[in-house]
Amino acid sequence: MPERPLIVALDFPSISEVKQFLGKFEGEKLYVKVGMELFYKEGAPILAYLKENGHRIFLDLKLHDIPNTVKSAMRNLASFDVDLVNVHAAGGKLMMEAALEGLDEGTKAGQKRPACIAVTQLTSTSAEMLRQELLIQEPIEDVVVHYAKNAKQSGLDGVVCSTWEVENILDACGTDFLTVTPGIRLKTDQVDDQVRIATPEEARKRGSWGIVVGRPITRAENPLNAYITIRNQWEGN
Ligand SMILES: O=C(O)c1cc(=O)[nH]c(=O)n1[C@@H]1O[C@H](COP(=O)(O)O)[C@@H](O)[C@H]1O
Repeated sequence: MPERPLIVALDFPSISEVKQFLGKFEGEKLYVKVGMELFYKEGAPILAYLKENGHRIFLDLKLHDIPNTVKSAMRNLASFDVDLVNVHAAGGKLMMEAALEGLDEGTKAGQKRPACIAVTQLTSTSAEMLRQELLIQEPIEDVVVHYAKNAKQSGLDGVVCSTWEVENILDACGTDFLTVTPGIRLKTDQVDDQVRIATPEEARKRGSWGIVVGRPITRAENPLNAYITIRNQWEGN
């Protein structure tokens, strides 16, 4: 795993838009995220294509189901030889343990098991929504840290959270626990549907292990320039 990756969310409808987008990066090897939109359209061949081109892959399918189903699904995902996969921590500890069992079973001899992280609370969730829609009355910061502890106790490698929860998670779960933070925006960017946002600089200062950035790069007039600007802020250059 590279130290502190900038993960680019390939939230595109199909492989043709992906090829067009990656064509602007002059052969640079990226850490990319394949989510539901692209995977449900293209399936496993998109992963093979990205691997062949030297990119690292976060396969973001956010599994959330009964333990047995998640275990079997993870067994299959492990065979894709991606770097990182995820589940929803809300599925509970037994489900997270089952996810790891499935990954272990599906990882071929000589291959590395994909790291597995749990989404704590989506970065599109506000404190108010948590209370009023989801009927969770604890402060969102506490819920996120509690879910992170559950993930750690289940043996997972880390969590997805917002930048603002990273310090407390590292205190509770140890500094080698991975914290991947989406909801990254430059001060000049549109917020879109994100709520718990932060700049790349804030993410670096707070100690995020990795950041996930989609639209600020994919929808930029010049995606390569946007990528470089964000990477420089993230790396503190
Ligand atoms: O698991 C994720 O990657 C994820 C978790 C989360 O809490 N929030 C979140 O935005 N994401 C993903 O991160 C990406 C953020 O994209 P942008 O908002 O366009 O930067 C999307 O692909 C989301 O699916």
